[in-house]
Amino acid sequence: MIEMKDVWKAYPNGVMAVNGINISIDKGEFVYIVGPSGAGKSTFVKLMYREVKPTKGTIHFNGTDITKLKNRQVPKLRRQIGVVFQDFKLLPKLTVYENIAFAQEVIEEHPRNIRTRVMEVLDLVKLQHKARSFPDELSGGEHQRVSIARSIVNNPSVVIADEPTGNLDPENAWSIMDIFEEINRSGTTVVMATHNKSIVNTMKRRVIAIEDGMIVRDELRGEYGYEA
Ligand SMILES: Nc1ncnc2c1ncn2[C@@H]1O[C@H](COP(=O)(O)OP(=O)(O)OP(=O)(O)O)[C@@H](O)[C@H]1O
Repeated sequence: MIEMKDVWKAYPNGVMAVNGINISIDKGEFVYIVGPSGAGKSTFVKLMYREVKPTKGTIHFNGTDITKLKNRQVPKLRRQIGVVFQDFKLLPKLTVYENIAFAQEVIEEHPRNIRTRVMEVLDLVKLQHKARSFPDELSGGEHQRVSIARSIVNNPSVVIADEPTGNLDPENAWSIMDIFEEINRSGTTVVMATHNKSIVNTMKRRVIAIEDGMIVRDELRGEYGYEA
């Protein structure tokens, strides 16, 4: 489903963030991306959803070479990808319900279906009772659960999460992981860049380790492998 061939990324300031990566991620996989700070993890995941364009190489997403997409074709790609960040990025003036419904309106979902689907994803993250709350009325963990609900509302084939538990205490981090596990069980691919050693070591999923922009380890039931 995601295939990178000989992918390089040099930023305009000359930093080589990704140096010749070859990788294939199949439908339904759960993959952790680990590595030291500045190793290139964020750049690697940004390449997958065309937030960053490679300097060289090809990246196929469900059969399409996304490096060749015109900018106007990028929204269509993004509909197939849910993205979750460390710092939530909810719209502060919209309620929880509206933040999620907005993602459905953007893809012109029929208004009749929106309410059902929004309540469905709020149920998955156990926040139906917060539908009318505003982001600043939520705890950090609740905030992140809403962002996850928003990321899956359009039924993406993959969810890409960049350090989604970074701002959360261990208890909230684990409840977020339960939600990602549930999302993955329903067949959605999950790719997660993380520094959370205990989560990676407990879950025993595929682990791709990146150092200096290169893949140094790729194990099916891997470990974090660094000091926390
Ligand atoms: N927009 C940018 N312009 C220039 N250099 C950048 C840019 N984004 C990242 N870099 C550099 O590219 C390298 C890889 O950064 P990246 O954010 O991908 O690493 P990371 O592994 O995600 O780090 P962290 O774990 O600290 O989030 C670093 O040297 C960083 O300073």
